[in-house]
Amino acid sequence: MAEQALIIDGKAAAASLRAEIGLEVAAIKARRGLVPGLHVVLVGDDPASRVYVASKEKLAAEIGMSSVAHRLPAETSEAELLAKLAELNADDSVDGILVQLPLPKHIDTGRVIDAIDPAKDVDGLHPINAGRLAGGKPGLVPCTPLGSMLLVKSVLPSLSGLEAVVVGRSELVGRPVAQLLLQADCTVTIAHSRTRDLAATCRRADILIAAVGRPGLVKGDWIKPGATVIDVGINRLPDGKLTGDVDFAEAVKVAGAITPVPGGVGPMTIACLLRNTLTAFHARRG
Ligand SMILES: NC(=O)C1=CN([C@@H]2O[C@H](COP(=O)(O)OP(=O)(O)OC[C@H]3O[C@@H](n4cnc5c(N)ncnc54)[C@H](OP(=O)(O)O)[C@@H]3O)[C@@H](O)[C@H]2O)C=CC1
Ligand SMILES: Nc1nc(=O)c2c([nH]1)NC[C@@H]1CN(c3ccc(C(=O)N[C@@H](CCC(=O)O)C(=O)O)cc3)C=[N+]21
Repeated sequence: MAEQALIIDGKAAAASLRAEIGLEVAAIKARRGLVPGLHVVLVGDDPASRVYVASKEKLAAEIGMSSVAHRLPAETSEAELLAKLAELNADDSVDGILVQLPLPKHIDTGRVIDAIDPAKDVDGLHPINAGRLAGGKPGLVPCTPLGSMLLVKSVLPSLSGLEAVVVGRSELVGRPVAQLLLQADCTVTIAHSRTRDLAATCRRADILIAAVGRPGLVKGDWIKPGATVIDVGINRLPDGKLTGDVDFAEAVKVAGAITPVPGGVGPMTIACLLRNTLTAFHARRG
């Protein structure tokens, strides 16, 4: 039988992370009678977003965290959304605020993110938090990058000096995960749609992070034998199945370790959102 990569179990890692957070939530409740609160704002009814919001609510409830979804109609104006955020910013019982992206086209996403109190910005997207991350200072870090790093560290004892390649440069995933890899002393390359020889660039990677949104873009022969491959992509195929940005069947024969889709980074993202809510609770309420 041919050798096969270790398949990183993100579902199990996320479950144990949530269990840990649950113990902390229970302790806060017992000692102080307080319940950390996560508020998710969803504008319109994108079916995929609806699924994530429902999943976040269920998992928050499981660990005893309060979770409130604010479902606003698709025609909500930017001013109305900003007013909702001002209300959540002012409410002391609100520890974390997440505005589900993408927003309807008539709303300026940047203006909305800027309006979230950086101390409650559990998505880590506010320029204050992005700036802190870029400066290597403590702040709220985006959930998917945080979850990706936990999975990398679960298989690699030390990241220092390793070549890391991130494909994708979004504010939500590519840029922040590159910052975290740099903080861990990797030599970091960020590739994107204008990268000249993507295959050769990827082949340099000891750690390859794919965050593109193109099913099966990364081929088996783009992967350095033994590399750790983190597939962030979540793409829905015409048959309804989910698939990543990496050609898993090929990659699993070359990589040293690889995350599956589903069951990889996705569940870690939600667990890290709960973790960030607790981090925000402690920073603001002690
Ligand atoms: N697992 C999880 O929890 C999460 C998963 N996702 C998934 O991750 C993926 C990426 O999300 P996100 O970062 O928000 O996506 P964006 O669309 O914001 O960014 C995609 C990036 O990929 C680059 N890109 C596009 N096509 C190519 C190509 N052919 N070759 C090289 N680079 C390319 C783009 O380059 P350029 O900048 O030049 O346009 C861009 O930087 C999606 O599948 C999304 O669903 C997202 C969030 C959470
Ligand atoms: N402000 C904002 N922050 C986000 O973090 C954000 C967002 N908007 N918009 C959409 C993307 C996407 N995203 C996912 C999170 C978890 C799973 C997840 O848990 N996926 C499961 C499968 C779920 C299923 O089967 O449908 C898995 O990969 O195993 C997927 C996708 C967060 N995002």
